[in-house]
Amino acid sequence: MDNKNNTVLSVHSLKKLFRNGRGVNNITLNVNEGDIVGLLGPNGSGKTTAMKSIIGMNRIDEGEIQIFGYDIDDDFESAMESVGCLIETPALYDRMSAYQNLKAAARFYKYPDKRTETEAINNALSLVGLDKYSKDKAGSFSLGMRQRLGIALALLPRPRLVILDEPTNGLDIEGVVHIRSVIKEMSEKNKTTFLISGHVASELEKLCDKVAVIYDGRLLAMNSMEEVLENFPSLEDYFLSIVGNAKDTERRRVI
Ligand SMILES: Nc1ncnc2c1ncn2[C@@H]1O[C@H](COP(=O)(O)OP(=O)(O)OP(=O)(O)O)[C@@H](O)[C@H]1O
Repeated sequence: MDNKNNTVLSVHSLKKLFRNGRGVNNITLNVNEGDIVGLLGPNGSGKTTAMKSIIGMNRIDEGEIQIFGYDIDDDFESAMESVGCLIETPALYDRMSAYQNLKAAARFYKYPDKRTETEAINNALSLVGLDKYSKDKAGSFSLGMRQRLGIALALLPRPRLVILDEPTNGLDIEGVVHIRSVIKEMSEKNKTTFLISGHVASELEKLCDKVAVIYDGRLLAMNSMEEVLENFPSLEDYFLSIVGNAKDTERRRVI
């Protein structure tokens, strides 16, 4: 890791455009250890594309991505060793129980012995509030329960960086509050770092200590939540102002 400023994730001039010309362009952002960074943008703004690019699921056109100081092109394995992620919908084995789903994923992580593996699985289940349902088949789960299991899969390797794409999708109010408290506690106690996308400003306002606004494939601004709320009544107002300014600039450019 770059110890000078505890940078966990560094994205420099990321460009990933699909054949239709959509995607993300010129994204630069740094995420420091223990940060909870929200990537706020409307539908189709490029949140998933950016996240997939960061974890090597997209072949990028241009740019550099480093995780814990390792370039994902040069040393993908080291870069991803301490990363947990949930991008889009969780990939689950419907015929397996929640426990079995996690056990299947645990094969890829290096646990010193069976007991530690079992503890890690039970811990992940209890973190997301699924311990009571550990023996139930994933196929019988509601949307929110599937999402909780997806988050458990992301947290299973005890990651130091967690990337979550709209993690509260399908969660009920208690689920949202519960997952928020888990994320905050992991950040405060273990200095776990989070990059979390969403399009609901009020949710990210409560959860994140920094926010990056993405719109039409471009990163328009990045700021601490403290500074945002010092200058605007809410994150939603900040978002609307930033996007409004970008639209005005674009309009002037076209005229
Ligand atoms: N595989 C693909 N092929 C072509 N275009 C794509 C592909 N994936 C994404 N796009 C386009 O890239 C843009 C960004 O999409 P992306 O899924 O990253 O947005 P998002 O911010 O995650 O949206 P949402 O909030 O709806 O999930 C959109 O215009 C989308 O249509």
